[in-house]
Amino acid sequence: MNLCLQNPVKFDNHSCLFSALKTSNFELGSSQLRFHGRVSENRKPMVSVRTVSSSVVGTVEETKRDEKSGGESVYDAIVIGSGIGGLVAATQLAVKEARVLVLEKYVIPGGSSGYYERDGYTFDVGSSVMFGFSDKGNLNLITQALKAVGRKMEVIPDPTTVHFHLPNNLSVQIHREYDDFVAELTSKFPHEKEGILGFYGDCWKIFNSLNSLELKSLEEPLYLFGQFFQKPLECLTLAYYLPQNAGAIARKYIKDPQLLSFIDAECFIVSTVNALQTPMINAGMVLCDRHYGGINYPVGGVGGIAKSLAEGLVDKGSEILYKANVKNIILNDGKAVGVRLSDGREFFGKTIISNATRWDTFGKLLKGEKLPKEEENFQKVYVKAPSFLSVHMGVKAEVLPPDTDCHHFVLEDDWKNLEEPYGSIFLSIPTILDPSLAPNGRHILHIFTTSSIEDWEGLPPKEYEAKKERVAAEIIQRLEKKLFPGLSSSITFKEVGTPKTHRRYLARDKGTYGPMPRGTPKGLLGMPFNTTAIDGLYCVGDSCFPGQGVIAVAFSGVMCAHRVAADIGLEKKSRVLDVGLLGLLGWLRTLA
Ligand SMILES: NC(=O)c1ccc[n+]([C@@H]2O[C@H](COP(=O)([O-])OP(=O)(O)OC[C@H]3O[C@@H](n4cnc5c(N)ncnc54)[C@H](O)[C@@H]3O)[C@@H](O)[C@H]2O)c1
Ligand SMILES: CC(C)=CCC/C(C)=C/C=C/C(C)=C/C=C/C(C)=C/C=C/C=C(C)/C=C/C=C(C)/C=C/C=C(\C)CCC=C(C)C
Repeated sequence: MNLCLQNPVKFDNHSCLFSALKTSNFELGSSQLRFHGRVSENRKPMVSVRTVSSSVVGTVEETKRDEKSGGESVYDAIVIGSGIGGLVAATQLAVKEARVLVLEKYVIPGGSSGYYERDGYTFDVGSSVMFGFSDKGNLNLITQALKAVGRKMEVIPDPTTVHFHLPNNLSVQIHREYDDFVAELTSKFPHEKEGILGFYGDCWKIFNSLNSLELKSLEEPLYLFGQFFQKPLECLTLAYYLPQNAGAIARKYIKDPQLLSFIDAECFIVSTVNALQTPMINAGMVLCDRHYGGINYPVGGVGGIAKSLAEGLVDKGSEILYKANVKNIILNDGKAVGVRLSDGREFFGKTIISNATRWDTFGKLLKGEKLPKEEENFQKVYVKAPSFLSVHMGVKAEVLPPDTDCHHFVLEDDWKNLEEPYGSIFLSIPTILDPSLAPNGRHILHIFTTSSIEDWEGLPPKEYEAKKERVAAEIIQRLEKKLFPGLSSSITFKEVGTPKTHRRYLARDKGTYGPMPRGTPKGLLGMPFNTTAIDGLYCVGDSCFPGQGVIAVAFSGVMCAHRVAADIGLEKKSRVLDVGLLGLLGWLRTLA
């Protein structure tokens, strides 16, 4: 979603690419520009299939890295897509001195965590709620990912994670200080004080255990067993909660149906499903990190994170190529050895990491190949969550009352509408924290609500445009009624994106927000990690453990890089233990 969002025709022409590259916040490093030119000229495979397939796995002792092979460049890893998951995997490998090539279909990095600029506004494409961005503990994975490549972003602490506006006029602000939050929630549900402390107390047990570990690949036995040895209690705590969901645990402590519905809303904003379907580990992570490290917004917008990672990647000697649309993953004897772009160019590497969703990876990039049993199982347990209708607006500043919070979640009348399409409304106003994102006297409103692509397909262009306007106007009126009188007449800029927009610009099947469980999952037990049934092919991003969320995909990137590094000889590994652990994890997933 960039300058070309509204005018797809422009996407492929140079004026669009040029304007995107020229945007004041986005300057490609000179090495990137050099690289772009070189690859355009060099349309030959970077390394032969033969060279690659002969040196894929081994231990540190056994395998020497192929620095150069007969004068040809050798990639240790090719990453398809530069979402945060792909970029974290790529940069973590690059700092281990792997040679990485990232191929991004779009003109800038970031995917759902990208940005676009219009009329003096800088809009975040996706969420503006940033977990893992503090300077404390082990779980600040965004801060750590940037630091690994020598980058640090200035952040602005958000005093209120979210302001909930719920049925029966229940209004709850999630204060940064845990005690303030508990005091606020207890003031609304005094009879449930014990229950509140019990449920959130369990969340803290999980968070504190996670925070005590060094986070690396749970698919790498030397690391995993090492952690069990060093932190047995913490690991057993996590193993205990791994197959459990937040809703079931909440019900152990809480009886009030309205408070349980509030816990559903708490979970819904991070998982797009209710608490009974939300893994307890994920709930523990986000419901505590917001108080521990706090929610922090990067100065200049969320897009700066991906930009910084991409620059850091290039600094470390690896490469990123834009407008590089991967059409196929190339297999040789059943092993992933390279990729083919839509313009016919081919690149080869020791390992291929896909940051496309698992549905896109196996349904499109490996079209024609038999779907592996593991992926069949994944698709049995998880379905694509709906996409979003999003409205990016510029408004006159005076329409917002003083002390308006940055993030809001609105569900007006009936708890039953929580998971319905268009039922609830997410609203971010990042200019509350960083006014530099909008012209003087203006604010940004980023409004989004769940919507399925089926609702938008098959419409003639005029009807499609009219429907966009109509549905957006209804959502804006709801916000006008609930929060900001006069909102409609204060709009100075408006752009509406539908699930089709998400599909087109984020390359996500049906524009999906990510995976969601088909029924009641066994917590995180059924969620696949990074290895796949195809030798040499790894997945990263939100259709891998632990799922949706920028910090979640950052963790997936860290795990993926560790597993790949072990497989290409940059980290220790044990073949025997690998077989045992990967077999065990595969079996555990079948229980979900
Ligand atoms: N709030 C929102 O609107 C919203 C929407 C969707 C996802 N999200 C969140 O964003 C995060 C997703 O992060 P992620 O790392 O999994 O991925 P991502 O979807 O953000 O990024 C994937 C990147 O891969 C690129 N890509 C996909 N297929 C490609 C191909 N064939 N060739 C080249 N490039 C290709 C895309 O252009 C994109 O840049 C999650 O946190 C998710 O929950 C937010
Ligand atoms: C492996 C086995 C069998 C046993 C080992 C036991 C063991 C050691 C387990 C270890 C597990 C670990 C390390 C798990 C780690 C889990 C982590 C790091 C989970 C992180 C989850 C993060 C999530 C779910 C973040 C979600 C954030 C989201 C989706 C935020 C979204 C925000 C919005 C959509 C915006 C809301 C917006 C408004 C405006 C309200």
